[in-house]
Amino acid sequence: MSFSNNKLRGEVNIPGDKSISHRSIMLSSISNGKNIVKNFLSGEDCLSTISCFQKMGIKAEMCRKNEVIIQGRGLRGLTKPIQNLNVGNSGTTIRLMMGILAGQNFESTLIGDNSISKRPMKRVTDPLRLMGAKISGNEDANFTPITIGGGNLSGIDYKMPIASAQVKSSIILASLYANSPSKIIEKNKSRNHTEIMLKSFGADIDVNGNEIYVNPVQNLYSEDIFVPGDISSAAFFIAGASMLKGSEVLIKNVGLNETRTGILDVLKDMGGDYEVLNKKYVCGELMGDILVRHSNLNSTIIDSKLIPRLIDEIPIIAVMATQAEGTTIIKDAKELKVKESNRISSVVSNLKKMGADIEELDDGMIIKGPTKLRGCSIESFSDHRIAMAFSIASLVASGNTNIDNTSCIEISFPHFYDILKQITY
Ligand SMILES: O=C(O)C1=C[C@@H](OP(=O)(O)O)[C@@H](O)[C@H](O)C1
Ligand SMILES: C=C(OP(=O)(O)O)C(=O)O
Repeated sequence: MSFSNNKLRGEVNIPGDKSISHRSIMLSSISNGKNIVKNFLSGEDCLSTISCFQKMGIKAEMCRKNEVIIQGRGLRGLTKPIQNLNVGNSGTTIRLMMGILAGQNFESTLIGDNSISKRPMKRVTDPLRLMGAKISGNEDANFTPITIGGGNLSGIDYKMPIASAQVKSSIILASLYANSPSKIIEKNKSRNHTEIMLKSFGADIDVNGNEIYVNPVQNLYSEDIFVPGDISSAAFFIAGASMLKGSEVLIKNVGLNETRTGILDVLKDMGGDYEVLNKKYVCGELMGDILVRHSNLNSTIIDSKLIPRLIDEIPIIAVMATQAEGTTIIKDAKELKVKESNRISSVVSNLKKMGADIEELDDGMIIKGPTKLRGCSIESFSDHRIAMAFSIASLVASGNTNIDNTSCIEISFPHFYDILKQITY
């Protein structure tokens, strides 16, 4: 079913993975030696990570397009920043960096933008305090500004109360600095880029199902990194091509780590038409090309086990569900409320305005389809994923759609509109 005349056709290269780009800067900075990162995502969030590490004495320069050279200073070689560390809009930067700062011998203060100041940090500050870090901040260190003084950490045996790769990664990074081994148990498996990259940097880390074992180390080696394309960015074209009649898009060199491919599993369940081609491993991460064609979609049910594997794709999956036959249920996704915006209400309010049959739940949404979407004024809530999801929805809708503040797209996907224009017919 497709109610619009637009279609997506052609071949696209999407920018590097945001999660892996952040980690490449962080691990390179605390390694011993020079690292070259290729296909780095030059989006605002990852540039915030570079800027924070530069303030702690790290030399990181963008030499060619999307290529960064970083001179690591060792696990304990960062220097006390003169200014506050500003993470901008980036939850990944603040939460992972806290793990590293917990191991340094100096005190530093973390700040961010308006959205970051509303996002909960206790999920990270609680376990880091249990390890011995000295942390203060608004509402018992739940909100920025957060001041963290590190050193003298002990290992931790920690069962995670929420499924979050940011929390897991922060504890793993702090565990490198502890005086005893750590064990972290995940509720549901979340993205494992930290574990994969740390292993290639020579860390003593082992994974057994949902359990992660980290032994402290003295040094990390330097290691050049190639960053695969971001499946969370590819998701917009995957969904667009699936919904728009006559579409066929080849998305090249996309990261296919199975902790991130929930959207492909969902699309398969919805009757989507896609193939994965040219699979290969690069720097321990699986990547390949995704060829997607239009198909008549049916509804699906998404719950707890799948959620961490597609958390950032839920806004665009919800748009796709409006074009699918039947009732789609998305549940166990309360985490969406504490992203750059409350993504449950951002999606539901905007899709309602477009004419979708959608009901808001405390932990997700119920969408009945297919419905004809109509163009209208959309609020992005300065949230990049919402701005992009509704840019794709506007291609499916009749009439004109205006989206406010689309500049937030720079957070994760520079040149999104240029690429979209190239393949829209
Ligand atoms: O570790 C990461 O790189 C990320 C983990 C996820 O957050 P949570 O850990 O809060 O689920 C995700 O939403 C975010 O975009 C990136
Ligand atoms: C939630 C996101 O990022 P972060 O938590 O790093 O701000 C995202 O990119 O959708």
